[in-house]
Amino acid sequence: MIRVENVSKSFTLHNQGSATIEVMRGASLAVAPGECVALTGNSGAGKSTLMRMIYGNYLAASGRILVGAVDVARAEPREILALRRATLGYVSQFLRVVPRVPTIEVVAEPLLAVGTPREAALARAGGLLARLNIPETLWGLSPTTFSGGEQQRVNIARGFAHDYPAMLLDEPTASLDAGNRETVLALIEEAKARGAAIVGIFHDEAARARVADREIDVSAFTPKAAA
Ligand SMILES: Nc1ncnc2c1ncn2[C@@H]1O[C@H](COP(=O)(O)OP(=O)(O)OP(=O)(O)O)[C@@H](O)[C@H]1O
Repeated sequence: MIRVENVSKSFTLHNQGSATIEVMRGASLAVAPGECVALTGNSGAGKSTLMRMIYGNYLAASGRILVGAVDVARAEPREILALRRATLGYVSQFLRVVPRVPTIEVVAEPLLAVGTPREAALARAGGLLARLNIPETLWGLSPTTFSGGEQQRVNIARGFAHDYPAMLLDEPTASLDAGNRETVLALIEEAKARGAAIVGIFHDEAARARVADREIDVSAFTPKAAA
């Protein structure tokens, strides 16, 4: 479902005389439906960079990044947006809060975007918010004023609202209490069980051991000259 083939990446530092640093070379991995692959490697090895390339935020210098039938490394922006709407989900630790939109709508939005009837979308959103211990009294309010932890849980609810066939998880359990961490791990297991292909970064080792089927150390893709 997700296939990275021989991908390389360089950054041009425009504020430093346009110096170019190569941060990745020959990156390859494949994730099947129902499988979770954890990216590992020291800080700076390139875990986030690889994840951002799969999501299409960073452009790969060469190679192919297939998500389903779409090559993200070559796709038009509108194809990437369509891919993100229906196929490729991304759960980061941080919610990008849209002002004045109630929490329940923030969570239901990805479902409405793929044509789920409003009532079903709101029911699913409410179910996720309840599982993640966001009190119902808050559902009608914008999450702008929520605590950091509440915003993170709203973000996770939103990220798991639609059943994406492919998902990217960037530290989904970071800074959660034990109960909510357990819920997130269960959501990941449920996503795998319904056939989602998942790539994740988990600094939480116990979480990684529980949900990841395989680990890929991205430092294997660090060009030797830059290491
Ligand atoms: N936008 C950017 N511009 C320049 N260099 C970048 C950029 N993004 C990442 N890098 C460089 O690419 C390398 C890999 O960084 P990346 O953030 O992917 O590592 P990581 O493995 O996710 O680290 P961490 O575990 O600390 O989050 C680093 O040397 C970093 O400085």
